[in-house]
Amino acid sequence: MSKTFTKAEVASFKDEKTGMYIIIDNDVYDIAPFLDEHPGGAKILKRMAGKDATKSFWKYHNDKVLPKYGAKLKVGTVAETAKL
Ligand code: HEM
Repeated sequence: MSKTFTKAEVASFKDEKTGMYIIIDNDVYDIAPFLDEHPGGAKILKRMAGKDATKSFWKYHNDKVLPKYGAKLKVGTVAETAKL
């Protein structure tokens, strides 16, 4: 089963050592191990750390990127609504 995160939890992971999380389409990815591999560079990725990167992701990538790299970087999904 996949782990669920609130947006606030995702926002707390923005460090290369503890995990650097971004959201794309409600899925959560740890980009820390991918920083050096990213063809678009580490800098632009780091800028999105802890954030919802859906808009910028789809601006720069086609639909082949996530099937290829997504599975090994995915750590979970965003909870639909925050638990009250
Ligand atoms: C899980 C997250 C991500 C993965 C797996 C990923 C993967 C990739 C891959 C495979 C490419 C090369 C694409 C190609 O040659 O067609 C690329 C390029 C690029 N990516 Fe990402 N990326 C991610 C997140 C992001 C984010 C969040 C941003 C922006 C904030 C970004 C910005 C870019 C840019 C600017 C390029 C270069 C485009 C170009 O030179 O034409 N990426 N990325």
